[in-house]
Amino acid sequence: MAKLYFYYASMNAGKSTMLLQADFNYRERGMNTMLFTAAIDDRFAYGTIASRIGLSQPATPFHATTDLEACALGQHGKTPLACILVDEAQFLTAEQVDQLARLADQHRIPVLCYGLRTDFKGQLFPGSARLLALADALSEIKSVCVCGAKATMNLRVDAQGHAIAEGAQTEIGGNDRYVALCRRHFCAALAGEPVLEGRGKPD
Ligand SMILES: Nc1ncnc2c1ncn2[C@@H]1O[C@H](COP(=O)(O)OP(=O)(O)O)[C@@H](O)[C@H]1O
Ligand SMILES: Cc1cn([C@H]2C[C@H](O)[C@@H](COP(=O)(O)O)O2)c(=O)[nH]c1=O
Ligand SMILES: [Zn+2]
Repeated sequence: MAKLYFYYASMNAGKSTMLLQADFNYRERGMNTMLFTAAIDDRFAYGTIASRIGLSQPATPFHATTDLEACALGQHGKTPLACILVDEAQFLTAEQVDQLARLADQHRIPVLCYGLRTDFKGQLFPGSARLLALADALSEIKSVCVCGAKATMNLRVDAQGHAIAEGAQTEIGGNDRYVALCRRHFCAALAGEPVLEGRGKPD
């Protein structure tokens, strides 16, 4: 029975790394996989899934209008897919998550999605919300706040490291633009407390 999986975490937690490790495990055993990533997130390169530790693989870029089901079935018809892996799953639309669920349910292809749960305001991304609703298995990838507690939130910061509370939900960026924090320090930073000054261990 194929399942739909959602591996979620804050930024810089190892999501892409874990996706690439899972992909390798299938390919090393001679099984075909299909990788998708958000076309908008071209920090490393367009159509590439890359981890901060240097691993990378080509991936099919998806836009909000991409029919993932048709795209995957086209490939599946040529070379049967053992698994579909999706990075930056927070950028999926709800309809695209439904497409991925049909690939698991009607075509028996396991689908592994990796992404953020919430944005810089602590609001769910639409794709993440639909995955939290539909996925058969939810797994949290752990990351660490500057205080040592588990980081679950994503603070957007300016060039001076000051918290940004307003703006568009989608803004591509890395460690220069976002800092993963625990809820307590996320809320403190948004309230103007100097949580990140020196980036040492805050109180
Ligand atoms: N120089 C390093 N040495 C060891 N591990 C590192 C190094 N740099 C980053 N990492 C690890 O890689 C993780 C980020 O991996 P990545 O797959 O890029 O995360 P995500 O996709 O969640 O943003 C960090 O949380 C850290 O554990
Ligand atoms: C919190 C937040 C993040 N993003 C963007 C920033 C990055 O491009 C990706 C996540 O990258 P990761 O290293 O794979 O975790 O999402 C955004 O657009 N809006 C946000 O609020
Ligand atoms: Zn903290």
